[in-house]
Amino acid sequence: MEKVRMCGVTAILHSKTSSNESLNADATYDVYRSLLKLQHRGQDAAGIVAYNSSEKRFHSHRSIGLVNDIFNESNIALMKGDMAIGHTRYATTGSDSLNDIQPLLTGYPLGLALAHNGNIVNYHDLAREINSKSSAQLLTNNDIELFQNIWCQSFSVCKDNSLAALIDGSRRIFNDLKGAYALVGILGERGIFGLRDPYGIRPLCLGMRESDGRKSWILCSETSSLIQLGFDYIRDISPGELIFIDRDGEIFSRVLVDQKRPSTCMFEWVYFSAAESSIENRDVYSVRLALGTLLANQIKSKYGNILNHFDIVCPVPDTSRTAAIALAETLNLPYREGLIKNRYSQRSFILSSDQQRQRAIENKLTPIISEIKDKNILLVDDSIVRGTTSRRIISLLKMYGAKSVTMAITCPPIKYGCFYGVDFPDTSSLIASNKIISEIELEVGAKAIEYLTIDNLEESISHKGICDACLSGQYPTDISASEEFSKRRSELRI
Ligand SMILES: O=P(O)(O)OC[C@H]1O[C@H](OP(=O)(O)OP(=O)(O)O)[C@H](O)[C@@H]1O
Ligand SMILES: NC(=O)CC[C@H](N)C(=O)O
Ligand code: SF4
Ligand SMILES: [Mg+2]
Repeated sequence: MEKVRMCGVTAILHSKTSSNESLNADATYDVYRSLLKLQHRGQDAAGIVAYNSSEKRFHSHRSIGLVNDIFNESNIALMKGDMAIGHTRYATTGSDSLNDIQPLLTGYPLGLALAHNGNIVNYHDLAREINSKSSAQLLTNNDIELFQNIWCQSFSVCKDNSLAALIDGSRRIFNDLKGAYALVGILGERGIFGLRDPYGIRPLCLGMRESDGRKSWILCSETSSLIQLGFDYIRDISPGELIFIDRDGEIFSRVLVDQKRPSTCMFEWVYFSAAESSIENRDVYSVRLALGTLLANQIKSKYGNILNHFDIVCPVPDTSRTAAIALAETLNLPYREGLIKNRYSQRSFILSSDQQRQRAIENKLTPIISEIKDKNILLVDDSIVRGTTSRRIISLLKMYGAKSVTMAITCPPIKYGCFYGVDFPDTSSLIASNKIISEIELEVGAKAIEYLTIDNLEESISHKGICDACLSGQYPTDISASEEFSKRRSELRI
């Protein structure tokens, strides 16, 4: 499939001690380590901005590529800070060029660094409005600059009270920006902060670590970073919440909008997030096991005696592996790895052109012929988006002697575009958008496809409110600007 696009964000603050030794603790190195754990969320580019309180200055390094290609011990050592934020990017607005990489940094009216995961559907309307004024000019094509623009206006008005400015800007953001955002920032000299959109579409959690009487705080897309860095999970940031942590480690937090129905992206559990993460207190691994079990129950009731139909259960590496284990256990079928993934290859869904995605899949998976030859395979994948992966894998399995391939998919058919930080705004690119299941089976070459039902998806995730707009067409936010967004996005992409 074309790779799904997403981003990862993180912010870390090492608070001052009574002797003001905060600079001995290096937030930059911690952010780098956190970004390594968020690499799967974005492979286009990465960046870190740090603030060094004793030097009273920002350091910034951003580039195209993977975290480990961009950062090393020596360039990290040159940008030591007691506060730092970082970003791994999958572009959904703007280009893949250097100019559009996050975090974004400005020095006036107050030092401000920002990074977000998400997407603003009415970006083009707002960008036109800003560019038509004589007082401002956008310098990037990235929606993060809209946040910067709004907060800079608030800071220039409430000069002496940065918290009041932060609150004022957040309220304007909630009002004017339509879409999804889990955002982190640094306010030079003052502290770090986080903001989550009113529906909580993209995840953001808070963690704390205490050593030698000094508290360190982290705001991050996924809890896997917290585990890796030895932070305790405190809580998720609420939808519509602004959280600010000052240099003494004191927290101010407030939900600034009326309660809406939470709409956390169901795809975080199904595909995006790392298996070791927990999103909104629901373990991704446990959810994926539940997805596999409930899908197996659907298959049981449809096929009766399973052994008459299937010889093995085989996952499409990597993400579907967890669900495939539970599915095989429930059906009492052998679990076999019929396809091996090249450990050096990236996630293919998040690449930006059909050709790139196609090639990536060709180079990524190799069959184990002895395991698939003459077998009736129940092939498990987490999702079919464009169908690129399924088409390619089924033909590969058949080429090497598989007798039949039936697909079991732990996500219901994806029929509608996403404008919330996953890069498939164009409905027509989705294989299920205008086809019934028998047509999809024919197109990908599967004997049959069993999709998980929406009810079973909801039961597996068991969360108070999920976004399932790409399945149901019911979007939590205003998407009246989506047509222009989708058109402009496809013009930009190869
Ligand atoms: O129908 P498509 O458009 O091909 O997209 C769906 C595929 O893309 C993703 O895999 P990916 O290779 O991105 O990552 P993974 O290794 O984590 O499974 C997903 O897990 C599916 O396998
Ligand atoms: N996938 C994302 O969250 C992307 C964030 C932002 N819209 C960008 O393009 O950089
Ligand atoms: S539309 Fe789909 S992929 Fe996008 S946020 Fe909602 S559930 Fe997630
Ligand atoms: Mg996959």
